Amino acid sequence: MNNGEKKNMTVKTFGVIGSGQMGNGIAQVAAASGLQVVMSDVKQEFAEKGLAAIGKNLNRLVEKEKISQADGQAILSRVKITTNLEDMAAADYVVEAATEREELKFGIFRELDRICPPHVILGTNTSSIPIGRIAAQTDRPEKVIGMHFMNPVPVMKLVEVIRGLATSDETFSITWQLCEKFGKTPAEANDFPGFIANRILMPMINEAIFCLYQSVGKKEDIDTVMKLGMNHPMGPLALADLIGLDTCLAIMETLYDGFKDSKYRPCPLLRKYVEAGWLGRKSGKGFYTY
Ligand SMILES: CC(=O)CC(=O)SCCNC(=O)CCNC(=O)[C@H](O)C(C)(C)COP(=O)(O)OP(=O)(O)OC[C@H]1O[C@@H](n2cnc3c(N)ncnc32)[C@H](O)[C@@H]1OP(=O)(O)O
Ligand SMILES: NC(=O)C1=CN([C@@H]2O[C@H](COP(=O)(O)OP(=O)(O)OC[C@H]3O[C@@H](n4cnc5c(N)ncnc54)[C@H](OP(=O)(O)O)[C@@H]3O)[C@@H](O)[C@H]2O)C=CC1
Repeated sequence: MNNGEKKNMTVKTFGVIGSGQMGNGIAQVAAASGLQVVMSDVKQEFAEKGLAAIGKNLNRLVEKEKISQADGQAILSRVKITTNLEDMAAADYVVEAATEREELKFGIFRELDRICPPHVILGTNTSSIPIGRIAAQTDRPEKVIGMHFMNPVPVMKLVEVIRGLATSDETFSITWQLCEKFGKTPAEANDFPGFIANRILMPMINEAIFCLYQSVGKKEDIDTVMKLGMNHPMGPLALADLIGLDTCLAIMETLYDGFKDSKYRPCPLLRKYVEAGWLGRKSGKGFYTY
């Protein structure tokens, strides 16, 4: 084992790229596990919004007496925000959770590969983009891995861990251990578009949107059927609004492009909503109004 690999054994500072709903959730669980966190976004106001969301979540846990006020403050104080990607030089492990756009992620990984010391693992929270394609942007494909958290991150137990073709066993095992340190249960998936979670979930959501599009049912009825008929905690249309309709469309496009199978074609209504800026909860309007 060389020195670079030894350094990787102890992660003290955790980098998160993107402070949206996933980025700030990942930063929260990392800080709650005792790590120092550097969370970046493109604009100061977005990074501040992400930090405020963590503060609000922690306050809720304090009010419910799940954590003490002192613990809440300590967790929050471990999260530093930045708009300068160069600050990722201080991180021992980085997870990218920026918008689900391939070219954007490629650019971020090329930059991270330049900025971060060679022993640092570069994870991605991508919902669907093959890990090998992202890893190929770097000179360290053996240190690139999918670390796919579920939304809302502080609540959901699962992290899907995805090996690219070149991902090393060491990268995999450090990532697996980090998931456990964060209080999560990891599950392993191989590198195909959408992995396991979104290969199964997103066609179901897309089909629910087709049901609305073809007037098989009203939105409330479609959601009620799946909630009360299948015991899902949320109906598929409400869940799409939680995930973000732009993200749902991006995932369907990746499945469709990746498998060239018409069963993955995105519903035209989904595209129409995204084009109108109806992105779900984050924009105030999707299938429902917030
Ligand atoms: C797209 C991808 O790539 C992958 C994905 O993430 S797919 C999406 C996966 N996620 C899901 O499927 C979520 C399905 N929905 C659920 O599990 C639940 O509806 C839910 C957890 C979101 C909310 O649960 P609920 O019982 O309906 O509402 P509520 O009582 O308000 O919340 C339950 C708990 O979660 C907490 N919670 C809810 N939303 C939260 C959030 N955004 N952040 C932090 N905590 C949250 C609440 O505070 C509450 O905590 P306590 O139990 O300590 O009181
Ligand atoms: N939503 C979900 O349920 C899940 C999403 N994911 C994945 O997580 C990732 C993030 O999704 P989500 O948090 O929902 O998206 P959001 O839109 O909530 O947040 C993405 C954030 O990343 C920012 N961003 C864009 N470019 C950069 C950059 N170069 N550097 C730093 N930040 C940047 C965006 O800024 P701006 O607004 O200016 O673009 C935005 O603030 C995606 O890959 C998504 O597929 C994974 C699991 C579940």
